[in-house]
Amino acid sequence: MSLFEVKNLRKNFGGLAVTNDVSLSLAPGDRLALIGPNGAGKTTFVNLVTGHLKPDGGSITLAGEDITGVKAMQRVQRGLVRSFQVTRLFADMTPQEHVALAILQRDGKSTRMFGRHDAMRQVVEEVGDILNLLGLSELAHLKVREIAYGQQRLLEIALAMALRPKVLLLDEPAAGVPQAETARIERALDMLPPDLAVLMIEHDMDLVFRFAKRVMVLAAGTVIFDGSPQDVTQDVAVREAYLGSYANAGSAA
Ligand SMILES: Nc1ncnc2c1ncn2[C@@H]1O[C@H](COP(=O)(O)OP(=O)(O)OP(=O)(O)O)[C@@H](O)[C@H]1O
Repeated sequence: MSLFEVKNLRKNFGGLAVTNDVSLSLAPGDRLALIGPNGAGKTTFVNLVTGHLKPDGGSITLAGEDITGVKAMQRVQRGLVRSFQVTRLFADMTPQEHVALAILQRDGKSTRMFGRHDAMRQVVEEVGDILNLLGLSELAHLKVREIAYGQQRLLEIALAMALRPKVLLLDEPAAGVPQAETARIERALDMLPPDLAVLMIEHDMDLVFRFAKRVMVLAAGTVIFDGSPQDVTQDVAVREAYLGSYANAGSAA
């Protein structure tokens, strides 16, 4: 069953088709990596999916409903959730406080919460479960500024999980994370619920190979490969797309 379906999505900037008839579908439990050389259109695609950019054509369906014209916040409420950005975390707040706020916001309870002991206990329990899922329990009471960058990135995913996603978009979860810390991210990603559909954009190919069951490659706005991680490195068009981008980067340098 298709949970999430993108059909012939298009976005032009000026005369340039940055998203050129891109289609993909995700079923519950899918682990799909979207990769591509710099400037391929990955960020634009994510922004179209989340509702932060308006497409020029095509459609997006979530759980059978057309959400192409639905606002970004309502997409989140329906279960299409993107991991937060570290730049949006509060340096003086703890992981526990962040996750609690996300839960309260999800439930629309932020002003009615206090004084309701039961509800508060449920939130505290859920915060504990989510921090545990992402391997952050021991850091629950530290300030964000006191925890390592890789753990801040895990907190982004924890906040997304607090919103109860059906489809989780992970935007370069290992970007900027020192090599020594990426294993922690890999472990945490392994623990995500099996029925969650995950679309990951990532440059770190080790992480892609470890995590993804399927890989799609974008080049110049077009899907040039959709298949298994084993086959992607052998694909001639994929090799050419990456070599071309390295050659361009070399000549620009
Ligand atoms: N708002 C915009 N206006 C005009 N052109 C844009 C805009 N946003 C992106 N582009 C162009 O669209 C193309 C795709 O950009 P995008 O950022 O989506 O690629 P990307 O695959 O995410 O790249 P990277 O891996 O470097 O982040 C690039 O040529 C970029 O210059």
